[in-house]
Amino acid sequence: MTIVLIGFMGAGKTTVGKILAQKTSSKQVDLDKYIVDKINMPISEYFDKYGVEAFRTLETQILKEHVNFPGIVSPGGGVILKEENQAILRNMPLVVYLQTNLDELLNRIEHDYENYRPLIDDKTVDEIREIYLPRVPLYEDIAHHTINTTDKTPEQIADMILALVGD
Ligand SMILES: Nc1ncnc2c1ncn2[C@@H]1O[C@H](COP(=O)(O)OP(=O)(O)O)[C@@H](O)[C@H]1O
Ligand SMILES: O=C(O)C1=C[C@@H](OP(=O)(O)O)[C@@H](O)[C@H](O)C1
Ligand SMILES: [Mg+2]
Repeated sequence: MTIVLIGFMGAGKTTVGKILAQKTSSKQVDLDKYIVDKINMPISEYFDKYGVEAFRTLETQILKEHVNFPGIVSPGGGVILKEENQAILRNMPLVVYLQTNLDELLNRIEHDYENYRPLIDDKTVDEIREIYLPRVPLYEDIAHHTINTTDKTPEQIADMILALVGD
């Protein structure tokens, strides 16, 4: 079974995906990590060198390679932006939107010292809101299920996703 987790940066796609894979004894592929291993540089460096559009092209290519991945797929938050990706995601069996309010996302991202997120780490709250708001309807529209993560632990969220698939 392929389960895809979508949501804004900081929603927990990477973290929840890892727990979900452990709980289901399946594999997880984090598309950002996969890309980083492939390009052999951090995403921020790739953005600086080649630009966001080049990253998006790569992201689509990597998404396509994982449409039948037997496990948990954790893409980056921007995967829903391209129409081509939207069509791919709609055709996948289970897409779960990890919904989180912006204050909580900002708090998580601020305390996430392991990941530098080039699209938002040097932006003001208003600028980040401008990236966030137009994406929300896309996440909502593409997902088969939505889980509000705001006051929940990654463990609780993973259990809720398991309940969706009937364990
Ligand atoms: N439900 C949660 N509650 C509190 N912190 C969380 C939760 N989910 C993720 N985090 C933390 O938020 C940060 C971003 O999580 P991550 O899994 O990288 O998100 P994403 O892949 O969606 O950008 C990490 O530091 C992670 O530990
Ligand atoms: O939302 C986005 O546009 C991005 C999200 C990031 O992944 P996370 O959502 O896992 O942080 C990463 O793919 C890149 O920095 C761009
Ligand atoms: Mg991630």
